[in-house]
Amino acid sequence: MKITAIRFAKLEVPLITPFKTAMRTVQNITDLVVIIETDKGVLGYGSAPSTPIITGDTHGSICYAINNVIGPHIIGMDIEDLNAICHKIQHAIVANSSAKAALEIAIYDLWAKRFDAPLYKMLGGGKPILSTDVTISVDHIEKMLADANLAISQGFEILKIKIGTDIENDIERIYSIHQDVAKRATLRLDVNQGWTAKQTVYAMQKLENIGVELELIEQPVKSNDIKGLRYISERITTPVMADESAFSPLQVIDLIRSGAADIINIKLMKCAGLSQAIKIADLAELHDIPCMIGCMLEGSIGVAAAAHLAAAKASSISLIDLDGPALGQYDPVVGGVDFNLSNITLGQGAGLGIERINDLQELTWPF
Ligand SMILES: C[C@H](N)C(=O)N[C@@H](CCC(=O)O)C(=O)O
Ligand SMILES: [Mg+2]
Repeated sequence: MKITAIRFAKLEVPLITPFKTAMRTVQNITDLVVIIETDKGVLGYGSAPSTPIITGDTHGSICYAINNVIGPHIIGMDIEDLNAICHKIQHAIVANSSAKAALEIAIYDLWAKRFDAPLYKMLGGGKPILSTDVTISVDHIEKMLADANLAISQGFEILKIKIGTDIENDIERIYSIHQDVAKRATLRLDVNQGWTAKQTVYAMQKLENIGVELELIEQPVKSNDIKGLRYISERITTPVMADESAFSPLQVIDLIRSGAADIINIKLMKCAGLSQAIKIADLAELHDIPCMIGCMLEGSIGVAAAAHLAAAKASSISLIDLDGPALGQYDPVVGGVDFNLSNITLGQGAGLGIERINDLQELTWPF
């Protein structure tokens, strides 16, 4: 089965409630869909959101990189040559992790379809059922408490609390949410780079000393502040997870060797796709470092690929933050992975199992 063409489309889904972090506020899930055509008429689907302040990638840059730079290297290749195709994708251009991730998702979808098996089985098998946390956006305390209680009433057992806008307000937010819901849910924090290392130690020691128990604290400091992450890890008892500091497998090796993080958040859009995510999961497992599988604010094509990976790499990926599709008002993707609040169920269709995508807006590049 040979790759013959690559085309693009846009998929937009309004959110149930605005998604707010220390870095950005978003109202819709907007994905660029990458569709790979083959000589057998089989299609492969991938997708990527635009996250310039996290990855540096926009939908324009993703289309350019795929259409003008990476695509010509893989057109004509046989889908059975998975490793050779991924090698071309990874080495055709530096950076551009979202473009590489979207392409690799579509390639792995086709590869599993070629062997008529669900992707997670091609990646080694596993349990096709996962449970995700849910994001509680940063907001005023009453709104965060209401959102946390609603999420618990919907069956979510783990809440990912977004903070990082103002240190004293953040301490108040964490304390109030902990007081209200800690007996009913596990709490994770995500600061999205909003604090300094000293502020983090101050806030966390204060919270730890008054008995606030948190599962982990994610990316408290700027992405390039590896010394800061280490400074924090040495001074607090709550485990520290690297997110925006952990893009590539090489960065993860450095983080682990320098003792800067206790947990690694793997996202396909950061690490440049499934081939690299597998490397990170394997090398973290070798070092006894647990991983989270995360997602951007993105929809169910890209997140389905992450779910298949998590199912197959359960020995390394023990924490799941794949709530993107559940935050949307509906899922336009029919077939494949079912995202129902905290419950993620992988289908048994070949590849990602996608049968149809509603509301797809075809794009012609350049647009
Ligand atoms: C959606 C997921 N729960 C999440 O919080 N992901 C990111 C932020 C994604 C974005 O801004 O698009 C994270 O920082 O973990
Ligand atoms: Mg994060």
